[in-house]
Amino acid sequence: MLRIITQQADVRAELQRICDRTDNEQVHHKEATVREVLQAVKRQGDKAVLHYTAEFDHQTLKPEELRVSGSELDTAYQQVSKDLLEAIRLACRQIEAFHRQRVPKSWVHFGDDDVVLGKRYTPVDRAGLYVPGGRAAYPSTVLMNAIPAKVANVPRVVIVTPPGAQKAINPAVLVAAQEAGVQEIYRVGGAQAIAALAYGTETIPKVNVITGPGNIYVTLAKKLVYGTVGIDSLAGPSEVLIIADETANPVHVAADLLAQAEHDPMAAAILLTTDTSLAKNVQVAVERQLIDHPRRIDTEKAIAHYGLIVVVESLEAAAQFSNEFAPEHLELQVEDPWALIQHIRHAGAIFLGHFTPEAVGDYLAGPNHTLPTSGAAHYASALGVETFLKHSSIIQYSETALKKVAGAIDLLATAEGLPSHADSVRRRVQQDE
Ligand SMILES: NC(=O)c1ccc[n+]([C@@H]2O[C@H](COP(=O)([O-])OP(=O)(O)OC[C@H]3O[C@@H](n4cnc5c(N)ncnc54)[C@H](O)[C@@H]3O)[C@@H](O)[C@H]2O)c1
Ligand SMILES: N[C@H](CO)Cc1c[nH]c[nH+]1
Ligand SMILES: [Zn+2]
Repeated sequence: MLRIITQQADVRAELQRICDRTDNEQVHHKEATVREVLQAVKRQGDKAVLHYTAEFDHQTLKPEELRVSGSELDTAYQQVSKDLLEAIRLACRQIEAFHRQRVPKSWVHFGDDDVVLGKRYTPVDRAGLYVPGGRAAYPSTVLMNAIPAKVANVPRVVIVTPPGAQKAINPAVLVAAQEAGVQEIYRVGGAQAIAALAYGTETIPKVNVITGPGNIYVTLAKKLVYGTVGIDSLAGPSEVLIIADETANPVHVAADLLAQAEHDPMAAAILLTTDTSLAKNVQVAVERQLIDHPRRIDTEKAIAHYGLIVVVESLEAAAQFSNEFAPEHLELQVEDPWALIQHIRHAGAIFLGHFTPEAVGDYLAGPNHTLPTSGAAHYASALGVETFLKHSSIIQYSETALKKVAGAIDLLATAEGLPSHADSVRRRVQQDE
C-alpha cells in the first residue's frame, strides 16, 4: 500500500531515506561484491567475465560467444514486427533531431596583437554503452545512448548487455543497435560488463567513456571505475516525483507512479499534492492497477519501500521538497505548470501538464532518458552529445603579445617559487638571450 503522510510528519527524513536508497547499509555488501568482480575481471579478463556471467546471469558462454555474431544481427530483423521496426525508426528520428540541436562546436577568437584563443572539440576514441537487460529489455536505451555517440562522431562504439535465456539478446535491442549504427555488441551485463569496458579483456575493448543506466550493481561499478574511464552520470534505479493539484486525474497519476515502480524493486515513486482527496484516490488507484500487473511482485516492493504520497500545504512547499530530492523525472500535473516551473531548480527531466506522461520521454519525445538518480541531479544532467566529447583549449601568442605580459608572468611565477616558468618567458622576450 502506498503510504500517505502530511506535511506535519517528518517529510524531509522520509524523502532523504528514499534518496539514499542506493547508499545505505544494505547496499554496502553489494559494493563488496562489485569490488570483487572488478578486481577479478581486471586480473583475469574473459575468464572472470564468463565466470560471473554463469554466476549472476546463469548463462554458460564460450569466449567466442561473447560477441553477438553477424548472423544473429541479421536474424533479429526477422524477429521483430514491421510495426515495432517503424516505432523504433520513429524514435530514432526524433531522438537524433533533438540531439543534433546545439551540438558543441569548436571556436577560435582572434584578439589584439595576433592572440588566438579557442576551444577545439574532439570525440573520445571509444565509447562503451551499457544497455540494461536484467528485468526488462531496453531497445529505447540503445537509441538514447548510441544516437548521441554517433552524432558526436565517436569512431568506435560498442554495446554491452546481459544475455537472457539460451544466451539470447532481445531482438528489438539488436535491431535498435543496428538502426542507430552500432554492430559491435557483447553479451555481458552487471558489474562484469562495466569492468570489461573499463579494463579491457581479450575479447572486449577497453573504452574511454562508459555510458548508460543500470541497476544497483551497474551503478556501483560505474562509480568505482570512474577515473580509469569517464562515465556519463550515476543513472541508477529509476525514480519519479509528481507534483499534482486538484486538477490532476488520480488514475493517470497512479499509472505514472507505477510506470517507474515497475522498473526495479529499488525504483522510487513519490507524489506531492495539495489535495487530500487526490492523495486518497491515487492510493486506491495504485492498488487497483496493481491487481493484474504482470510485474506485480517487484512493483509492489518498490511501492512499499520507496513509494510515498505527501499532502503538502502549497505548491511552493512541494517545489521546495522536490528541489531537495532532485528527482530523475519530475512531473508537474497542475493547472499552471509554467508558473510552477519557476520554482524548480533540480531535476533530470521535467514533464509539464496533464498530457505528458513520463513514458513519452522514455521512448520518443527526443530528450535523453538516461538521467541522474539518487540526488545526482543536484550536479549532473541528462546524457547528451557532449558526454562523448571533450575539448582542448587553443592558445597562440605573438612576440608582441608575449612582451606585454612577460612582466606579469614573471611576478606570478616568482611568487609561486617556480623560476623556470619565469625563465621560459624571459628568454623569449629579452633581445640578447
Ligand atoms: N536512470 C536511468 O536513466 C535509467 C534508464 C533506464 C533504466 N534504468 C534502471 O536500470 C535498471 C535496469 O535493471 P535490470 O536489473 O533490469 O538490468 P541490469 O542490466 O541493469 O542488471 C542486470 C545485471 O545485474 C547483475 N546482477 C543481478 N543480480 C546480481 C547479484 N545478486 N550480484 C551481482 N550482480 C547481479 C547481473 O549480472 C545482470 O546481468 C533499473 O534499475 C532501471 O530502473 C535507469
Ligand atoms: N524510465 C527509464 C529511466 O529511468 C527509461 C525507460 C526505458 N524504457 C522505459 N523506461
Ligand atoms: Zn521508464
